[in-house]
Amino acid sequence: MIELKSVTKTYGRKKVLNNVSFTAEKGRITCLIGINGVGKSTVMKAIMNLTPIQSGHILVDGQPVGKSTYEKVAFIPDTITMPPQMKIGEALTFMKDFYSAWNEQRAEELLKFFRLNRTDRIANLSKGNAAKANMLLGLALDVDYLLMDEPFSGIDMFSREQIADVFTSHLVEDRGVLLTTHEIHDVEHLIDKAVLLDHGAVLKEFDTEELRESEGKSVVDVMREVYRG
Ligand SMILES: Nc1ncnc2c1ncn2[C@@H]1O[C@H](COP(=O)(O)OP(=O)(O)OP(=O)(O)O)[C@@H](O)[C@H]1O
Repeated sequence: MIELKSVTKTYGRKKVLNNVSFTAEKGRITCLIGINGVGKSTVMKAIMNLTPIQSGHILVDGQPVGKSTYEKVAFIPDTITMPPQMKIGEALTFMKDFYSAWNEQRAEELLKFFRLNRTDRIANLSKGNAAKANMLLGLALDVDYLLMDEPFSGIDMFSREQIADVFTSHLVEDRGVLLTTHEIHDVEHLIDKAVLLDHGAVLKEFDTEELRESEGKSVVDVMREVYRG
C-alpha cells in the first residue's frame, strides 16, 4: 500500500499540498482527481522522492520512500522522457540495460498489444503512439505500484480505448495503480477508488463501487456535490 500521511509541500511561500492523506492499495486502481494546478503531479513526484516535502510521511508497504522503495514503484509521466532521436527498439534496450526490474517478455507483449514498431523514432510518433510507448516503458517494469500522470490526456478515442484495455488486462494484474486525471469520463469505468483534490487538499476519498451500491451515485455525482458544495 502507498500511504500519504498529512503531507505538506510548499514551493517558496506557496502551499501546494496541505495536509494530504490518502492510501492507494495493491490490486486496485486509485485515481487522483482535480482540475489543473491542484497538486496531482506534485503528489506523484513526492511519492517518487523527486521533490522534497516539508512535513508528513509517505510510506510504500510501510517503508518510508527511499532506496528500499525505489524498486517497488514506477512513474509514468505525462510525456515520454526518452531522447526523441531514439528508436523504440533502442529505448527498450536502454531500459533493459538500466533497470534490473525490466521484464523483456512483458515488453514484447506490450509492443504487440499497442501495435508499436521497434524501428519507429520517438520524435516521429503520433501523440497516441507516444503515449502508448511511454506506458509500455513503465508497464514492462516488474514493480508493485504504477504511478501514471494523465495517461489519457490529449489522446484520440481509439488510443484511449486501447490504453484503457491495459488496465483490465493481466498487464496490470494485481499491481496497484495510482493515476491522475482532470477528465473523469475517461477513467470512471476503470477506477476502484477516487481521491478528490482541491487547492492541495483532499476533499473526499471513496470506494467507487461501494458508493454506487450504497447510495447509487457515480463519481461525477460525488464530484458535483463536493466541488459545487
Ligand atoms: N517547480 C515548481 N515551482 C513552483 N511552483 C510549482 C512547481 N511545480 C508546480 N508548481 C505549482 O504547484 C501547483 C500544483 O502543480 P501540479 O503540477 O502538482 O498540479 P496538477 O494538479 O498536476 O496540474 P495539471 O493538471 O495541470 O498537471 C501549481 O500551482 C503549480 O503552479
